[in-house]
This record gives sequence, structure tokens and C-alpha cells, in this order.
Amino acid sequence: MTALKARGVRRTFEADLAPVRALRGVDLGVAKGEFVALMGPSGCGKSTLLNIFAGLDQADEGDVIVDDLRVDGQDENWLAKFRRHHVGIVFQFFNLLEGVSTLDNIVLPAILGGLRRKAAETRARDLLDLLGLGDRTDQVPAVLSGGQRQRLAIARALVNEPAVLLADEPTGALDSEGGVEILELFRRLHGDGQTILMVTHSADVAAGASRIVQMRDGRIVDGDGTAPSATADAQSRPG
Ligand SMILES: Nc1ncnc2c1ncn2[C@@H]1O[C@H](COP(=O)(O)OP(=O)(O)OP(=O)(O)O)[C@@H](O)[C@H]1O
Repeated sequence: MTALKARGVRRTFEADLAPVRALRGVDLGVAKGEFVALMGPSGCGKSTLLNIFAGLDQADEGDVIVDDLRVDGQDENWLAKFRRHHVGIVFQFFNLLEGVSTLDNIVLPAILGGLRRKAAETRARDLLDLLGLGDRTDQVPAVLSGGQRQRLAIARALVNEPAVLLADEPTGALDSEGGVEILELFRRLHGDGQTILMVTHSADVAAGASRIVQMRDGRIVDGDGTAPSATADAQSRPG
């Protein structure tokens, strides 16, 4: 089964001097349960591709399928619902809610995802325990270390049980010890069946994935595992 599929995906950004062709026909498939590292030189289009899979940006051309849903060509309402239920997104700089407790950083997206407060709190506490933050529930993110902040961001991304975890340089802002910790966590999640697509510049971090895909100049140049047609059974309703 295919968790992620891109076929002929193109994305051009308007810029002052000349348009930037960030994606020039990307074909990529990621099977359910895979842990894929996406590598390539700065500016080759890795984040753009991840953002398109996340429903944060839209392809100009091509098919984008996530969790058997057709993501390309959808409107913002659809995409907001899609992001809440089908993907978990982790960024280099965490993007946490700084003014609320670690617990509420997870409870709030769980409530947005449809859980009642009590069930959301139970789920949040379970996740914080699983990720080694069980004794930090009442603290605000500011007092946590970088590695702990990233683990909190991962807990938040997982709270609505997304089909795919999408991570853009999740170890990029951490020291090497923090990076190893996050990679170990991803390997554990992968062992439990979580599908993961992770952008990284670090060969050491990428080596922990089950497959490495290389991009260059807006195209996949190595490691493409384009899976056979997920398009055929793709539906168009999230939720
Ligand atoms: N919103 C935008 N507006 C204009 N240009 C953009 C935008 N987003 C990305 N680009 C350009 O598209 C190209 C691909 O960017 P992208 O961030 O996807 O690359 P990347 O491989 O993730 O790079 P890095 O490893 O440095 O993060 C770059 O030339 C970038 O400047």
C-alpha cells in the first residue's frame, strides 16, 4: 500500500528576477510503514515537496496522493481538515505554543482533531510518557532542552494518529546528542509501523532511515521507489 505518491509534480515560485522552478517533475512513492530520508543540496526542492505532501503548499501540476486521498487541487478548507487528521508535521524550529503547558501543546490539537478534553488529556499524557516527557506536563516549552522541545513537537504531530509523519530537518537545530535522540525515537516509531518522510542534510541521520532518496535541481535523482498506481483508488474526502 502506498502512503505517499507524487507523479509529475511541478512547482514554480514567482520571484523578482526570474521564476524559481523549485520542483520540475517529481515522481516519488513511499509505501506504508517506510521510513524515508530525503536528501539533496540546499535549494533543490526538499521542503517544497514536503510542504506539498503536508497540504501546506500546492503543486502547479501533477498528482499528489497521501493516505489514499487526492491532495492536489483541493481548497483551503479541505486542506485544513486533511492536515489535522492525515499528516503529522514536524519542523526544524519546533513551532510550539510557547504560552501554554507541554500538556496543552498536545491537548489543543487533539481537541481540534475531534477529541473531548478528557480523552485528549489522556491521550496527551500517554504520548508524553511514551516520549519521555511524562514528568514535564505542567512546564512551559521554554524550560525544555532542544531535544525535549522536539520530542514535544513530535508528540503533538502524532496526537491525531496521522498516517504519515512529515519532518523537515527535525535534528537541524539540535546538538549531536539531541539529534541521535530524535533519530532513535523515529526508529522506534517506525518499528511500531509509523510511516515517516524526513528531510535531512545529515548523512548520519539519513543512515537511520530504511531508504534514502536523493533530490537535485527539483527532481528525484536516486532512491525513487515510485509505487504502482495509488491514483486508481484515491478518494477525495478527508476525515
Ligand atoms: N515561497 C517561496 N517563494 C519563492 N521562492 C521559494 C519559496 N519557497 C521556496 N523557494 C525557492 O524554491 C527553491 C527550493 O526551495 P526549498 O526550500 O524547497 O529547498 P530545500 O532543498 O528544502 O533547501 P534547504 O535544504 O536549504 O532547506 C529555492 O530556490 C527556494 O529559494
